[in-house]
Amino acid sequence: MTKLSVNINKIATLRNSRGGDVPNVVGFAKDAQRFGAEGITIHPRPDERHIRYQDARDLKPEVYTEYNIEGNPVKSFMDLVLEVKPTQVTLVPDAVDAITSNAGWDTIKHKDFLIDVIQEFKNNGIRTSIFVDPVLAQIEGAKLTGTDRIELYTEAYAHQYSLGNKDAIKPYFESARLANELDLGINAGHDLSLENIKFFKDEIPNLLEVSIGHALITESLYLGVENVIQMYLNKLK
Ligand SMILES: CC(=O)[C@@H](O)[C@H](O)COP(=O)(O)O
Ligand SMILES: NCC(=O)COP(=O)(O)O
Repeated sequence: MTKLSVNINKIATLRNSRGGDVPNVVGFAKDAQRFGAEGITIHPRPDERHIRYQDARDLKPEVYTEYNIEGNPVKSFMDLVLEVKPTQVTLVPDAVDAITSNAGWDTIKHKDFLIDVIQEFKNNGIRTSIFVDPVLAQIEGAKLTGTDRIELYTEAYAHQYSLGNKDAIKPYFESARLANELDLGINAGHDLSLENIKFFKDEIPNLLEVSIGHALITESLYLGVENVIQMYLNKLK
């Protein structure tokens, strides 16, 4: 059974674009859970361009499924996560100016740093996951950090799948097999969509959780727009 964690960054992007509180981020998270989401993911970035640190606090009492906070463990992020105490923290090595996450950790180079950070979160009862590329040496390195889980960075898979190259699943399958041998839990995310999720889920053994945001919100717009236009037309009759 693979859990679906809905990433609500894009809801905050939309809200921030008008400066008010529509759509309401907490309300959206509550509805997403009511509609079956098994987790809520946020990725507060240091510039707070979408999710704000205050959103992370406001969501805490309302997320009764799994609460996953992603980000680069700079001091302000660590303080926030230790205050909010979500179910899981996913560590992502993204630069402040990155448009979106664009690489996994070098778990070998940053081993000592990751060991310290992961230990601190685990001491506070927060499950840890680290964002990694599907590279066997990086999976072995992840194991040495003490993390509970890895999150496989799926951008390359998603891109290749859209071009018809299903072989792109191979490094993910090999990485998952090794992670299973090493007793590391497996999450995955980035650019997963209705188009590519089924094949990925079917090919990856023991996939515990996927976090999906960009495509899920885009698909929701397309799948909902006909209905909403009809509702407006009815009001205008
Ligand atoms: C960690 C990851 O893969 C990201 O997809 C991320 O959480 C999305 O962040 P943005 O919404 O800022 O692109
Ligand atoms: N960890 C990945 C995530 O939360 C969502 O990524 P995306 O679907 O917005 O690319």
